[in-house]
Amino acid sequence: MHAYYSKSEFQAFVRSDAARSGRVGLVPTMGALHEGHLSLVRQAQAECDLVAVSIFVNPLQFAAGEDLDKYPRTMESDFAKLGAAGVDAVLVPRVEDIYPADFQTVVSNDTLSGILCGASRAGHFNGVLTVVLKLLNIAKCQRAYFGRKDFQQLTLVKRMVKDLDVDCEIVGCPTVRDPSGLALSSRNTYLSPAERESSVKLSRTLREIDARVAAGERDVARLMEVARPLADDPLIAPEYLEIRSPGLETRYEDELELPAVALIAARVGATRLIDNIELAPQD
Ligand SMILES: Nc1ncnc2c1ncn2[C@@H]1O[C@H](COP(=O)(O)OP(=O)(O)OP(=O)(O)O)[C@@H](O)[C@H]1O
Ligand SMILES: CC(C)(CO)[C@@H](O)C(=O)[O-]
Ligand code: BAL
Repeated sequence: MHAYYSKSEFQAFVRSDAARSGRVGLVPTMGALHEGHLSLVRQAQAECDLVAVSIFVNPLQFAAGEDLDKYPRTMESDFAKLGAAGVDAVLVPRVEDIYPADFQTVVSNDTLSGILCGASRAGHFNGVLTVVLKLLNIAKCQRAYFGRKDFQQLTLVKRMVKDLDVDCEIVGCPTVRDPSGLALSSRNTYLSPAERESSVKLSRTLREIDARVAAGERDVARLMEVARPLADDPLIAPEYLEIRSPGLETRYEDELELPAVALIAARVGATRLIDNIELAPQD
């Protein structure tokens, strides 16, 4: 595995004959790697000839007052995990390399970036889209891998690639969970033992919605009743629970149509967690 600490060295690598002779897959991350990230790597390895992982804590996607400074940075163990996984290249650029002093242009989506997580994270998704487009261009990859855990992010990235004719296939990978059902996330390391116990209620709520939909329930108000244990938990401050169409454009308020997706965000203690479940059409 080769580590590249500058954009230009990495670009020379991806333009080399070795890289150009096969399909390049990119897994963009912010580091603090866990099994969720490694599942993306494995899917990329199964489908591509060469797999690169980027580790970049993108300042542009952190709103004022968010955890940019304390975001977990675990470079040594990240490298060990990627080396053991057999990744070909790692890009770890410096902030000035990605955003030089004269940087001006950003990507924005005014339709989907203000809803759900975007409502409380001003500028977040435009920061994500901007860095993702840069990374796709830098890596010249044919495929890029994203987790379905960050469903809104995946939807926005797919939208950007379609709208801007970016020549890269975006692949959404299943959410990896711990045995309790909690979706793995780098920010889980912030949780105290009691908070971790409470955080299981997010995935439990989603599974209960899925079970009720599978049993034939279509009334959104009745489905929302399953969120009561969240509101009753003093460690949890719910932010949103919504059921939307798969492209996120339509929010179902009365009766839902399938397929759909239920999305949840809550603060557990000081830690903001998200999760979702895709509600499949019934046979
Ligand atoms: N549990 C998971 N299962 C599958 N993919 C995941 C999981 N967690 C993160 N990913 C994906 O890994 C990629 C990098 O995510 P990121 O580095 O932000 O990790 P994260 O665990 O989501 O961190 P955070 O706590 O900041 O949300 C994203 O495409 C994200 O969707
Ligand atoms: C896609 C991403 C790497 C862009 O910074 C980030 O939002 C993430 O880790 O999900
Ligand atoms: N996993 C999404 C990155 C973020 O929360 O900033």
